[in-house]
Amino acid sequence: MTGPALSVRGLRAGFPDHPDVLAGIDLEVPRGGLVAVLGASGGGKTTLLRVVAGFHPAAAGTVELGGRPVAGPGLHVPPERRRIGLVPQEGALFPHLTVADNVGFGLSRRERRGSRVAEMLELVGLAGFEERRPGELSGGQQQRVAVARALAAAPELVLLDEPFSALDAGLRSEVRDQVREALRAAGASAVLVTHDQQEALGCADLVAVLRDGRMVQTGTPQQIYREPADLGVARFVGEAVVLPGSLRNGCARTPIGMVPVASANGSGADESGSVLLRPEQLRASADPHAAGSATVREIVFHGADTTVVVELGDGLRVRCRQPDVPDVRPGDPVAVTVHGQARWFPETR
Ligand SMILES: Nc1ncnc2c1ncn2[C@@H]1O[C@H](COP(=O)(O)OP(=O)(O)OP(=O)(O)O)[C@@H](O)[C@H]1O
Repeated sequence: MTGPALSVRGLRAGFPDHPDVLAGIDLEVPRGGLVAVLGASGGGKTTLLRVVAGFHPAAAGTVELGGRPVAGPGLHVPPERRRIGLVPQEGALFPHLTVADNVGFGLSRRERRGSRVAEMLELVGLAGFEERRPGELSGGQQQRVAVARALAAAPELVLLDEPFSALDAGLRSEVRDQVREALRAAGASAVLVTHDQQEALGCADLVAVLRDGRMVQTGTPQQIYREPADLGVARFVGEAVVLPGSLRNGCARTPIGMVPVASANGSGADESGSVLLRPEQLRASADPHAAGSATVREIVFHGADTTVVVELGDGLRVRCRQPDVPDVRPGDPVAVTVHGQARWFPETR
């Protein structure tokens, strides 16, 4: 195979009553890479996977798998000839078949008799579970069997549709790590769609943010979190503290004081806009001189860290997320300090 595992260009697709669910999508999955498509519920993630898998027609644009065109003007390669492994939201295992038969379902009789099924179960940490039925497995184990089944036929690409959403929160991160490891060990290329930003940031090599039928930003998890393309992306991928400001020479004047700004063009003249910080960049500390300018409103202890909600003089509230538990109470005056640099978003006219 040559070229990226998946290349989607200018893809449009939808339904008679929603023709622009996908309104010109570009997406590339490097070979051996795991790309998360992050989007709000109803944003078209499942539709995208269905077009890539061949279950839904593309209205315009092209889809290539390993450099081979599978959808485009006048072309529609059927799903069974695309060599795609699918992991649906809830594993969708055959309840009457054993784990081994589920994993071997798409394989030839010869392959089923060989060692492939056992290898796949080993890969997902379920060696020895061959003879069990899906009903005798936990939700997380069922999802891992679904991943083993998707990987068994050595597909060109694995598509995972919110694969952890049915698992409870405690189990989710553990199963996610196991699945990511299995995909890596198999050298698989994969697309995972999710509306959960923790999941996207925590397990993908690249994150593509889908909004209004388009990819608004694609980058590493760090880039998406630290250098979001706009305030919408910033809010979608994590907690955002957005303050009004006026920028001059790389520093913004804000309600919490002067804040250094990353990669802003120093135009010399003052520019109005918004400063973006993450709560973990802010610290509140006792300061009697701050009376009237910043007051503690709430303190929430999380165990590993603490959130201090501070009201600024103009009524604006900011959340500081800090490793220490500051010696303050609601009503106390505090100073708010900034760690690191903020992002700057000029006012759009
Ligand atoms: N069969 C259908 N007929 C008409 N409209 C549909 C159909 N399936 C989905 N849609 C619409 O297309 C849009 C995108 O749906 P899709 O299932 O792709 O979103 P999603 O991002 O996967 O959502 P979720 O995260 O909730 O699963 C939605 O507005 C939905 O109502």
